[in-house]
Amino acid sequence: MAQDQMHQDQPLIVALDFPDGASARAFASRLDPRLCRLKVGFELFVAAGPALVEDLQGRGFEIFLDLKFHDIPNTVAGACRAAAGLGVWMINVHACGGRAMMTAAREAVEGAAHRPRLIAVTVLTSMDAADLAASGIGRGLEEQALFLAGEARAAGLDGVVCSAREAPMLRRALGADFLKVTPGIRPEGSASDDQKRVVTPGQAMGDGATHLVVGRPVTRAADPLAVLEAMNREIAAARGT
Ligand SMILES: O=c1ccn([C@@H]2O[C@H](COP(=O)(O)O)[C@@H](O)[C@H]2O)c(=O)[nH]1
Repeated sequence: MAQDQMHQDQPLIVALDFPDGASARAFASRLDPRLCRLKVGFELFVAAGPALVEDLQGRGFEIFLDLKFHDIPNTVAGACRAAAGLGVWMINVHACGGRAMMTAAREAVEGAAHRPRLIAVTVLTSMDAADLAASGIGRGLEEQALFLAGEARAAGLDGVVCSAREAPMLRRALGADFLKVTPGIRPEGSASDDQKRVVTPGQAMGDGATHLVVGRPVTRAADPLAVLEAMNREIAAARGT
């Protein structure tokens, strides 16, 4: 099966939050690219770099490079251009970097041979309304997520990172095609860890999330593949497929 076809309809993204390339490679060898994409974040990218990304892609996995760029427009544009050069499936920036920064990011990837999806983080799923207020934001949590998602849309981005709790609101406001990539996914009975806005896989899909990011419930499982298969069944049931 062609790689594009294999991944087209796959909403699950497993967060590979490992301290080094060897642990990440060993874990990836227990997974199946037909069941998930992979997310490489700060910890792993700082430790293992582009070579690891290329290795995982060579094994058939599409990669979300989750480096959440947030800097002046010129610097973020350069970082996005370099990330696009790795041939990854998705990259992201922080929406609170502003519309000019997001526009520069979008322009930077537009000319890439392999244009990644470009999305923006709204309000981190580890935050609740009190955390947002304590960081000096005057808007309520949903209002802030909606505002930042609107800014991302206005800058021409493909979607946002948000909690699935905000997915119905964002679907109504910005449409079903605007990507809603949702971390904070927890199968029923799993520990929340440091996530404050958690949603089950079935609920997230039913509420309009387009992609589900899940880390520890899979990476710490005795049988990661069995957890992924169960999540895919729950997602299929929510979609009615
Ligand atoms: O708002 C956000 C943005 C990114 N993340 C990332 O997703 C995973 C979640 O991992 P879990 O182990 O399932 O909690 C992690 O890599 C975060 O950096 C997020 O959680 N929330």
